[in-house]
Amino acid sequence: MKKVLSIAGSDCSGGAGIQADIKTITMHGLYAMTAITALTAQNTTGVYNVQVVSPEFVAQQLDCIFQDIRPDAIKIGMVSDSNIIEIIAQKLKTYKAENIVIDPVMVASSGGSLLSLEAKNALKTGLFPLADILTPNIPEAEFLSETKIRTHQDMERTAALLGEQIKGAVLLKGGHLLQEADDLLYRNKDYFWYPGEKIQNENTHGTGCTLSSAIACNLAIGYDISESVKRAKEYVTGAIKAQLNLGTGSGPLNHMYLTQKNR
Ligand SMILES: Nc1ncnc2c1ncn2[C@@H]1O[C@H](COP(=O)(O)OP(=O)(O)O)[C@@H](O)[C@H]1O
Ligand SMILES: Cc1ncc(COP(=O)(O)OP(=O)(O)O)c(N)n1
Repeated sequence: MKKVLSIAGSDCSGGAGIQADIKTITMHGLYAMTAITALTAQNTTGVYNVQVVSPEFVAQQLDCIFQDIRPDAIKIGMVSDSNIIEIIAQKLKTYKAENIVIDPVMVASSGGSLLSLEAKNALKTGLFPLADILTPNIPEAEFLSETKIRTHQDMERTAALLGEQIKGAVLLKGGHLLQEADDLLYRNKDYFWYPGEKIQNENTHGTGCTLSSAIACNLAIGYDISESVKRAKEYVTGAIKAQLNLGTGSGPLNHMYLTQKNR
């Protein structure tokens, strides 16, 4: 069985972070492992508190994982502390980790900042060079590139700008666009669009986490980057469409939709 490691924060309400990743990996039929970087007190209405795990403890989790069960792919989500970012980069290099998907989580759609400004530079210099694929949403891409994105043309310009700074590919997610949910992959100086119809569903908490861990699953299985993105987008779209109306704010996705369909 292929193994996927999620290095991310915990979302106690189960919609995003580690919890979304475990659901996604499990629904792909793969074995999920986790290294928790932070605990958040959040729900569908917002992020209320964050407790960051010490860098030493993150390092110890990674040592325990890599020295025993080697992951076939890794998804990195919320890493809000520069010391943690440095430790993760160091461990990934030491263990020669492969198939690395980095979701540069900054804010939840329900509101609340998850990334300090100081961590931005550590991410750019320490972690991004290790990524096979980076998956910013529009506000994250704007923050990283210091540009504004309004149109598809802006998306292409920004994806190229970010892509030229790293070895891996950039998937610029379009879920924050008003009319459609078109994602753009920039890879080896080429653009690939993944068109998506905008589903009328307020409950999109954890879409980014789900997409990035689904990409990691497909890379672990052996698909290339573009096919992994295609399959991951199909998975997220299905989970948004399946509607799960939990909580009073932006609720979670329905990861059970594949099993429910077969019943
Ligand atoms: N309402 C929606 N309908 C269809 N797809 C969506 C919708 N919202 C987000 N997506 C898709 O979910 C994935 C995550 O995108 P996005 O919401 O932009 O990221 P994040 O969750 O990091 O903010 C992308 O593939 C995006 O196109
Ligand atoms: C612990 C934790 N990690 C990440 C997020 C953000 O989730 P994401 O899927 O990127 O974004 P939204 O779809 O919720 O905007 C989070 N909230 N908590």
